[in-house]
Amino acid sequence: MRVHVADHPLITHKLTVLRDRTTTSPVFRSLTEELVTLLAYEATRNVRVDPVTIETPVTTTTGVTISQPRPLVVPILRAGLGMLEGMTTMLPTAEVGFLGMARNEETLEPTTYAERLPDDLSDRQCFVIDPMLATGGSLSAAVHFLFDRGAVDVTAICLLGAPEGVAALEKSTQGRDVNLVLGALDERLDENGYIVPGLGDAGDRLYGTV
Ligand SMILES: O=P(O)(O)OC[C@H]1O[C@H](OP(=O)(O)OP(=O)(O)O)[C@H](O)[C@@H]1O
Ligand SMILES: O=c1cc[nH]c(=O)[nH]1
Ligand SMILES: [Mg+2]
Repeated sequence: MRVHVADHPLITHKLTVLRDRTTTSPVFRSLTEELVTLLAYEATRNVRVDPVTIETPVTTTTGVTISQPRPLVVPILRAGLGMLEGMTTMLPTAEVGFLGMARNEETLEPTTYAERLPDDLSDRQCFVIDPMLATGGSLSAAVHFLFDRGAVDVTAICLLGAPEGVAALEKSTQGRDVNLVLGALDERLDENGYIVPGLGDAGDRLYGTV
C-alpha cells in the first residue's frame, strides 16, 4: 500500500479549523469540500488519460482526456457524502457508487446497511472517500467490497487517519494495488476508538446531530 500524507500549509490550516470544536456544521461542510478538492489533486495523479487532438483558435494540438471506462467514486455513508461534491468537482465525469456503513460504537465493528456499486469493477479506477480512518474496519470492509467486484486499482482519500487504521488497512490489503491519501496522520486512537487529536464524530459534525 502506498501512503501519501499531505504536507501543505493550506491543508493544515483548513484541518485546524475543522478540528476546532466551535466550528459550526455549515463551515465544517464547506471546509470538507475544499479539503477534498486539494487531496483529490494528489489522489488523481495517476488517473488514466488518453491523448486527444483539438483545435485551439491558433493551431492543432494534442492534450488528454480522462479515459473510458470512467473512474468510480465511492463515498462511505454518511460522513463520506460530505466529500462527494468536492470529489466530483475534480472528476466531473466519474460514476458514483455508494456504500452505507456504520461502526458499532461498542464493538467498533462496521456493519454495511446499503450497497450500490457496478457489478464489474475489473477495469475501473476506484476512489473511496471517507473523512475518518480510525480502526480501519470500515475502510478495509469497503475496499474488500470493491475487490470482490474485481477492482484492482483502488485509492482511498481520508481527511484524518490514525496509525492503527493505516496499519490495519495495510494488513488487510496486502499484495493489492492500494493507495491511501491522508490530509493528516494523527497520533493515536483513544479508548473509545476516536482519533486523537481528531475532530470528533465527522458524521455528526457534518449533519448536525450534535
Ligand atoms: O475506521 P473505523 O474504526 O471503522 O471508523 C471510521 C468510520 O467511522 C465513521 O463513520 P460512522 O460509523 O460514525 O458512520 P457515520 O458516517 O454515519 O457517522 C467514519 O466516517 C468512518 O466510516
Ligand atoms: O474519530 C473518529 C473515529 C471514527 N469516526 C469518526 O467520525 N471519528
Ligand atoms: Mg459517525
